[in-house]
Amino acid sequence: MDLKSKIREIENFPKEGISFKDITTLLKDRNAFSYAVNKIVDDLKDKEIDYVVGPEARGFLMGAAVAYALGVGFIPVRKPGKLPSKTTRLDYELEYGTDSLEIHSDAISQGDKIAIVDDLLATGGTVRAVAELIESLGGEIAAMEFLIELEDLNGRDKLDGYHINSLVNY
Ligand SMILES: O=P(O)(O)OC[C@H]1O[C@H](OP(=O)(O)OP(=O)(O)O)[C@H](O)[C@@H]1O
Ligand SMILES: Nc1ncnc2[nH]cnc12
Repeated sequence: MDLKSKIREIENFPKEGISFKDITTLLKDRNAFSYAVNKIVDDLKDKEIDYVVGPEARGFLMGAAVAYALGVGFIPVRKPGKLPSKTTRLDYELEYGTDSLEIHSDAISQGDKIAIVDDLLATGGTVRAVAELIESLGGEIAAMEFLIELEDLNGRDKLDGYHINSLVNY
């Protein structure tokens, strides 16, 4: 399956100079969507994952599907002010701006084995923030899984020591 051919590239969105990787075209294609989810599940099968964590918003799309297919629960990480119970918060940098993320403080217990799933690895700022949130609650990051990796942005350099898997590289 040529997953790259299912991803639409939009130049200069949302800002001049950004080549936006639009996964809506892949998600709409049932064969491509299930192939991508199953590839990530294959990489996670032997890792005894307790939960998948996915960051808003596109991380929900891939993360919840992977969690369901793997047979584990899903934990959302959200932008500030969206989660209703007590939260733990962290600030982080994006390829195009800065943002903050929150997780429910009681969502993870000491020693839980976590797979972080997101649609895309760019600078690595988001996934590093998500990893820090999880680890601050006692969780262990068993894997970081991405549909897309933008290699020129060197996100992996920020993520030393973690198992990282991506399906489509630019
Ligand atoms: O590696 P990084 O440089 O941190 O970039 C990757 C992140 O950026 C995008 O999310 P975005 O914050 O645009 O939010 P969205 O999913 O709500 O569109 C993408 O879905 C990743 O989560
Ligand atoms: N180039 C890009 N395309 C889609 N999502 C992104 N998130 C960060 N950089 C991105």
